[in-house]
Amino acid sequence: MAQKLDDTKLLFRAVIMGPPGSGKGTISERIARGFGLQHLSSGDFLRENIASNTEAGVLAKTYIEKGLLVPDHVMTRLLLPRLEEMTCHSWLLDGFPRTLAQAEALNSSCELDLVISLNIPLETLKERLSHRWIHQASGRVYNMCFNPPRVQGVDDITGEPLIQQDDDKPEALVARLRHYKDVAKPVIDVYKAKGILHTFSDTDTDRIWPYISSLLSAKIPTDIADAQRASTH
Ligand SMILES: Nc1nc2c(ncn2[C@@H]2O[C@H](COP(=O)(O)OP(=O)(O)O)[C@@H](O)[C@H]2O)c(=O)[nH]1
Ligand SMILES: Nc1ncnc2c1ncn2[C@@H]1O[C@H](COP(=O)(O)OP(=O)(O)O)[C@@H](O)[C@H]1O
Repeated sequence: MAQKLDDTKLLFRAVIMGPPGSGKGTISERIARGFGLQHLSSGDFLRENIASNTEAGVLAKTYIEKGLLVPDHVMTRLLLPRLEEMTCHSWLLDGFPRTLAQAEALNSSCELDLVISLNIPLETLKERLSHRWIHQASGRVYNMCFNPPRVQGVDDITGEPLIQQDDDKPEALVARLRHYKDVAKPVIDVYKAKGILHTFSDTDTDRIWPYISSLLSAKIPTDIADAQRASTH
């Protein structure tokens, strides 16, 4: 059940999991827009820290460039304080937790209502990531085939150039995909045992989305989604 804050307000806390390229960011955007949950992406958070040269950012960069996960203690120290600031918000966590240690740390700080797991074929992931370009400052994601920018190579909103992230380049990609499976399995098992895991499998985000949307419509009452949308915009 969603955690009760007071008589009129309910909080809803969800996690979206899936390998790199599975559509977490794309689906999170749709959930944030449609249901008003605050979207928190661990990848965006790391990129912000890298761009502003924080101590954690400098350290994280050395791992990300090699296609490796950032160590658990760095991730939990970055993410958990951010969640603690959001005690009055409903949120969707994208990309955290990725390991059992992270899931345990999250579990000791809050109770989750729902976990969405995306199960996408390997060939689809490789194909998508090789076409992924982002606007670094905002984290906006494009795909040269699926959702291209209006003008080739530039961000729709700012007109600034798009870049391909180092970890989407072929040498880092294969290591990332291999590693994901090994570390995610015990996390998925924990959420399955808690009865909050919902898995979606397909090659197309647009085919998965209606199922996720109806699941969330059933779990988040309309008046709460409206209140959340109003408080985030
Ligand atoms: N062709 C295709 N590309 C997609 C689909 N869904 C997402 N993408 C693109 O695939 C890439 C990875 O998606 P993203 O949401 O960033 O995945 P994440 O790594 O799990 O956060 C991005 O360039 C998306 O625009 C889809 O159904 N088909
Ligand atoms: N929870 C996490 N634990 C460890 N490393 C992480 C975590 N989240 C993100 N990272 C690092 O940041 C990189 C980019 O993350 P993200 O933007 O979520 O992209 P993707 O889902 O495409 O891997 C990851 O490949 C990983 O190196």
